[in-house]
Amino acid sequence: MTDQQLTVGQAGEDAVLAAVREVIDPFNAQRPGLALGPGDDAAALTLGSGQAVITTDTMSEGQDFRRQWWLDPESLGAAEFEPAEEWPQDVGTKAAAQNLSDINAMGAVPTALVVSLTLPPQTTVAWVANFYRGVLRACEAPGAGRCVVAGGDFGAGEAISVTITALGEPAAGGQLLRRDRAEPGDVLAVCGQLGRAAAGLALLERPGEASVSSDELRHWQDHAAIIRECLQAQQQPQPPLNAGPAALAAGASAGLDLSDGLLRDAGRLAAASRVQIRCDDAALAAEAQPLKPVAGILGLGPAAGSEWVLSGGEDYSLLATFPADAPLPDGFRALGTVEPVPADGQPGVLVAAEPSGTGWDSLRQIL
Ligand SMILES: Nc1ncnc2c1ncn2[C@@H]1O[C@H](COP(=O)(O)OP(=O)(O)OP(=O)(O)O)[C@@H](O)[C@H]1O
Ligand SMILES: Cc1ncc(C[n+]2csc(CCOP(=O)(O)O)c2C)c(N)n1
Ligand SMILES: [Mg+2]
Repeated sequence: MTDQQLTVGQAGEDAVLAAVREVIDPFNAQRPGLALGPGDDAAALTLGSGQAVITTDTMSEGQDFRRQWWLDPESLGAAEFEPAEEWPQDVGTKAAAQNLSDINAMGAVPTALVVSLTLPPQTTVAWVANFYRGVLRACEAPGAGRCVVAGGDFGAGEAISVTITALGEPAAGGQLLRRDRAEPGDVLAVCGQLGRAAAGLALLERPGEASVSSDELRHWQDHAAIIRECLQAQQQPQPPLNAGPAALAAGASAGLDLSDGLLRDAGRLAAASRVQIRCDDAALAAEAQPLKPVAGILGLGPAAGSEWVLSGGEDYSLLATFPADAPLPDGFRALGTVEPVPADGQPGVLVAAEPSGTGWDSLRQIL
């Protein structure tokens, strides 16, 4: 057994892979579908249908998470200040979840993940093993019961970076939930949270604070439930992985997952489908209402809740459009309607509130 306290720089690739295999092999063995698992030049999967659905997403330290988020400031300065398990597990869960969410958003079922990790040499073997435990935790979610970890790659670098590629296949029926098929007259609906991950990000990134301490959580105990929900949405998201196939089964015309903010992503659906989306302002206000205490704690006005709902990213909820006569599947809430583009207009999203943010852009630099 590889010494878990060694750094990856000391242990080397073969020993790190051996430690990872101890975590993933027993998990993979319980799931059918992996004809040849990690260990050869490539893996082989047994396909149930004629189509593979494939997506990839990268998450990097400093851009998508900070290790300080998992530090209780009380423990800063202590010799062993790194939370040994939560940090790597949460990074693994989030990296897997955002890929599983994209498979779900195609109305498909995830079958395999391929995991590429760039690691600073001082990262411990224990960190890597716990990261994979987090990846597997995401695959334990309802809807991901067939997903295995088929392989990956290790590289060294200055900051931690994770790229996961997810494979899936269309759910029963063989259709895909595309973003370019919404029709005027459809209802716009969402399954999963809105604005929680952005509120969690705002809590974690409070100016001058390294993270949210257990003391603060005690101090804010009246709002502990919503605070924990927001932190969890940001640090270990749980996308509704049955929602894509359920939406298709219910007759959904189009859909995508919300990674970059409701307005931005709904705008993508509107542009792809060449329609106008009119949001129901009362429905949006109801989504923002539970976030008001979080805005209060942060010293922000009540508009912050709406801003998180409209422009906050990383909720990994499923936004879909349904014909008006189709009953919404369990967990979906109506948010608006789909209209034709006016003769003098452009595809887009209409809301009463004018948001100040424009959603998330992975490349644009804020100068
Ligand atoms: N570097 C790239 N090379 C080729 N295609 C790309 C590249 N980056 C993005 N794309 C394609 O552009 C489309 C949109 O990419 P994006 O990452 O924004 O996906 P999304 O589903 O809209 O967002 P998210 O991945 O955050 O859920 C996808 O079909 C993706 O495959
Ligand atoms: C340190 C830090 N700064 C900012 C953010 C916010 N953030 C990062 S990626 C993303 C959208 C999805 O990205 P992609 O489209 O690349 O999948 C958002 C809203 C964060 N999580 N951590
Ligand atoms: Mg997506």
